[in-house]
Amino acid sequence: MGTLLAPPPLHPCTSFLNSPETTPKSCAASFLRQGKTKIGYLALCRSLADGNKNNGGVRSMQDGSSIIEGGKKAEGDSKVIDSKDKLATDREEVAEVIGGEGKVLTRVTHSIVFVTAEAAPYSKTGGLGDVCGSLPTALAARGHRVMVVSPRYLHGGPSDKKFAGASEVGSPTKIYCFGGEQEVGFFHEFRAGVDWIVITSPFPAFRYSWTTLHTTVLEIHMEIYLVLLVIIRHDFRFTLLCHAACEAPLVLPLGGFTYGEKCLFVVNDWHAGLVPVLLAAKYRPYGVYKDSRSILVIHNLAHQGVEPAASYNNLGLPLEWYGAVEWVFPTWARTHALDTGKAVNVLKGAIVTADRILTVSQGYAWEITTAEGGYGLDELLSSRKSVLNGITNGVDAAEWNPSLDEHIPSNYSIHDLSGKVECKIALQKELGLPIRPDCPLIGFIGRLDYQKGIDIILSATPELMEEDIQFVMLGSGERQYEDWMRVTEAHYRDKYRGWVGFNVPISHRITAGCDILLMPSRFEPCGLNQLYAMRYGTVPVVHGTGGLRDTVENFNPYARESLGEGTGWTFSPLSRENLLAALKIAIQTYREHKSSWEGLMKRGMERDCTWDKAAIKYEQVFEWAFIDPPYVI
Ligand SMILES: Nc1ncnc2c1ncn2[C@@H]1O[C@H](COP(=O)(O)OP(=O)(O)O[C@H]2O[C@H](CO)[C@@H](O)[C@H](O)[C@H]2O)[C@@H](O)[C@H]1O
Repeated sequence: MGTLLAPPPLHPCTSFLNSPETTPKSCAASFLRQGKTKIGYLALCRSLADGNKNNGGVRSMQDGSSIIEGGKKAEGDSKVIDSKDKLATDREEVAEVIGGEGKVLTRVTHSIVFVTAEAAPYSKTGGLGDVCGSLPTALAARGHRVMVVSPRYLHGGPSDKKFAGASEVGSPTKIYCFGGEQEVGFFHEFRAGVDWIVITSPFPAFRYSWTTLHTTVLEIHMEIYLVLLVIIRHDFRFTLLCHAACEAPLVLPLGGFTYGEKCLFVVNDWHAGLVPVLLAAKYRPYGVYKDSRSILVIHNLAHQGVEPAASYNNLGLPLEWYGAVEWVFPTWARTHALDTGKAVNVLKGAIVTADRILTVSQGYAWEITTAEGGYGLDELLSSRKSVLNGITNGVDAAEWNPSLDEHIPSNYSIHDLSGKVECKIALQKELGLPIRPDCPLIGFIGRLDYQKGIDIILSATPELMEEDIQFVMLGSGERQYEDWMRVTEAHYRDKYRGWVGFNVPISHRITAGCDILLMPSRFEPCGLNQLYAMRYGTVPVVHGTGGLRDTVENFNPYARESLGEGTGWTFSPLSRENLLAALKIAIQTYREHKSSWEGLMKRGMERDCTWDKAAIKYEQVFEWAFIDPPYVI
């Protein structure tokens, strides 16, 4: 499936991504022609002289644009400028640095600010954390200056140590929302070329996870519990996150320089959706951020940040901007006769005001413009088709690599698969299943909710258990499904294991040890587990929807003169019968057609799905974002 509409022409200064004629060098030259101020050059030179200690080689200019010395290529090149004595002090000298003897590759890049509710390894409850932990690093490695802003969650347990490397930066900033002045603090860690910013607030509702606060407060006093129950709403935490993220590029001296006003905000899901609205309503009317752009990345349209209309006053937006986030539920969705259905919808506001919109696969970019996949926002999204694209997520090759993975008992690769069977045996041992290397082992990893099609697994399991297979599920979520997993395990002691909880090492061991990964998602914007599975030679069986359809190629044993083609099985429409039929074919192929199976495994392992590849596509969208004027009323 192609992108939704023909892309706009390339920006001349970045067309080197596609055109051999325009080189990075000429981009740097064009920067010089634009007559940037001397102070900008001095900043550049000073930064270069710092020996590339910070920001992966990207040096911020006073006007917000950046010049880099070719990302990794420049690293360690001591000939760039090796001491402060050699600070360039005029344009010519800088031009030499930029163009000199082809030693240093430089080009104009962006100052990028990711805004997200979670970013691994600091915080992760699902795929959003993975993406916002990996994509920024990939972009920084390509030479962009990248900051990631997310909340600092504290749980009062060992996981709080993840924030230990972050130290306070700048001074606490006052933000006006929720009927008063709120104070936020910024903590900073420079890691993997990225400025990781976590924000804090004195409010317990901000600092603690729901479960921690719930337990803590219950222990304190029931009355306080009720009061805090009101203020713990997610919209408080994420409203503050968005306001703070808008201030961060202006006030935080990271590596000695602020990011400045010419930023590219990459806002992820509804939690960060207030950012483009704030840019349009609070900043641009006063001449601030008029050169910035925002890109909304939709990881999951099912969650939109809908609150009662009265909560508009909490958002810290001017009164006249109500229309941007105004949302009216259809009549059928109203709760009683007097319910007017009026609400505010943060994601809707972001869709209206973002300069561009991205989803995490091309298939999903189309699905969200349909009544079936649009969750009420399909018409609005259709009206923005000209700025809507899909880019498939990548895989963090450092974390998900069977030949290096520290969580698995035996490493393996496409050239030597022997370790995979050892992983299977170890997993069977760990789970207390009969050790049977030849028995097909099926796995599932994910949130236990409607999206993931757990109800279909549940209805198919009795028939599946009639097969000679083993089945392991790892997940947490809806209580009814967690209970079902426990009961099913008790019932099928020799065949089924249900691991209730969120456990990253186990997820690696299941991915490596299983033969088949099942993903019957009702909808799936991209899906990461099928990508991880393919990298580990575990063959996915998936519902053909969204990113699953885009990434799993259906097995065809007759293609290529019977050598076979494809990396797994996709079935559609989603039903118990189709799921069972696809799984049974997979099981039969595993048992009876060993060479076909090996082909399936190897084709999956060979797929190029690195973040680096996705990052190049993101860069293309960044350029398009800067071609059009920003959203202003
Ligand atoms: N119990 C458990 N223990 C350990 N690890 C667990 C786990 N349950 C889930 N995970 C991990 O969490 C991540 C889940 O990623 P997904 O992309 O499958 O789903 P999610 O629906 O959260 O993300 C949304 O955003 C992502 C990112 O864009 C999209 O791919 C996706 O389609 C969209 O729904 C994977 O890394 C997985 O291994």
